[in-house]
Amino acid sequence: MKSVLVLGAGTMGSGIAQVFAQAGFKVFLRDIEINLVEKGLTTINKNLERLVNKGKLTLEDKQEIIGRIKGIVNIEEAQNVDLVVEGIVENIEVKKKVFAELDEIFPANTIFATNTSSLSITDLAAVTKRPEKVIGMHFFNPVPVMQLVEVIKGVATSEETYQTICDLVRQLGKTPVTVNEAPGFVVNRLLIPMINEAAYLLMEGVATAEDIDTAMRLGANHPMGPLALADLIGLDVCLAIMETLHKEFGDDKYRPCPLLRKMVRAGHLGRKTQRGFYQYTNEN
Ligand SMILES: CC(=O)CC(=O)SCCNC(=O)CCNC(=O)[C@H](O)C(C)(C)COP(=O)(O)OP(=O)(O)OC[C@H]1O[C@@H](n2cnc3c(N)ncnc32)[C@H](O)[C@@H]1OP(=O)(O)O
Ligand SMILES: NC(=O)C1=CN([C@@H]2O[C@H](COP(=O)(O)OP(=O)(O)OC[C@H]3O[C@@H](n4cnc5c(N)ncnc54)[C@H](O)[C@@H]3O)[C@@H](O)[C@H]2O)C=CC1
Repeated sequence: MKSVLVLGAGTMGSGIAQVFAQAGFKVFLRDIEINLVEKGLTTINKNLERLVNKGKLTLEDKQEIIGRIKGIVNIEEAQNVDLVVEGIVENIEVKKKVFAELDEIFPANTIFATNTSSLSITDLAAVTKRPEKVIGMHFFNPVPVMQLVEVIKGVATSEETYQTICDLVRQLGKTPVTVNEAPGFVVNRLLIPMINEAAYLLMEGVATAEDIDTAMRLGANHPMGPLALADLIGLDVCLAIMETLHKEFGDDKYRPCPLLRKMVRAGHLGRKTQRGFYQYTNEN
């Protein structure tokens, strides 16, 4: 495998493109508008610059990595890719539409991986004529730092596709865990209800955002508190995952916190909009 198309140049897509390029792959990074593609490329550039400043990467290496990434808006420009990794908005209808389009554009041997954080791989596979080549490849945020990739098998995913993706994850320097498809997979089934519960604590006035986060950092040794983590993930993504868990299991223990919903409606999505449970500037 030599080249990959990453769909979506947001929080995850830009990180995914970066790690593939760092591992020597030719990468096409696609978003729906050129300014969004450029924003993703700027993030990658900043991340690599940090590594250069720390002496972990030479300037020449950085230039080579950047040179391997081509930002595009027109999907047809992504020629001869072995793999597509989809990292667009967490909405099943939008993702299905995109998978159906991809199926028309790319040859039958191209693998389609989705970075969905909770949705059904089988559902996405069903809109293609290659369900055996559709798989979950769930990276974690921030992608360049986090070691785990959940490799999620849909009902029809073939053993060959699964093995190819596990090998690829190792090639990226990351660790795969195998997950049989279920809503939220493993990490988000545990993590996002915790974040949702932290939002309830805040809504009920049990403690301030700072104290909730300090409690979990110092009391449970989490690297960051649940509300700061929600801001890093994106409150829209957290809400979408809770909604999937609630709908798929039909169990009210997964009911999304009204405060989370209210904040998403207000466009307070966390770091990406500079306002969530905390306020951010471009520097932090
Ligand atoms: C929603 C889903 O579907 C799934 C998910 O992703 S759930 C979210 C999973 N992620 C987490 O749980 C993250 C939890 N937080 C952490 O692990 C850490 O707080 C953190 C890695 C984000 C930051 O670590 P920290 O020690 O507090 O800060 P800091 O010292 O600045 O960063 C540690 C390293 O990460 C790097 N880093 C931090 N943020 C980064 C980013 N956004 N991009 C690239 N590198 C980053 C830093 O450069 C630093 O690198 P070095 O060790 O080489 O110096
Ligand atoms: N934010 C997180 O911590 C994590 C998110 N995920 C998942 O990754 C996916 C992306 O999430 P984020 O990067 O956070 O979202 P984001 O909102 O930061 O970025 C999504 C990008 O996709 C673009 N997009 C929408 N439709 C598109 C299309 N048809 N083609 C190409 N680009 C398109 C949008 O313009 C946007 O730039 C979601 O499925 C999410 O659940 C998975 C792991 C962690």
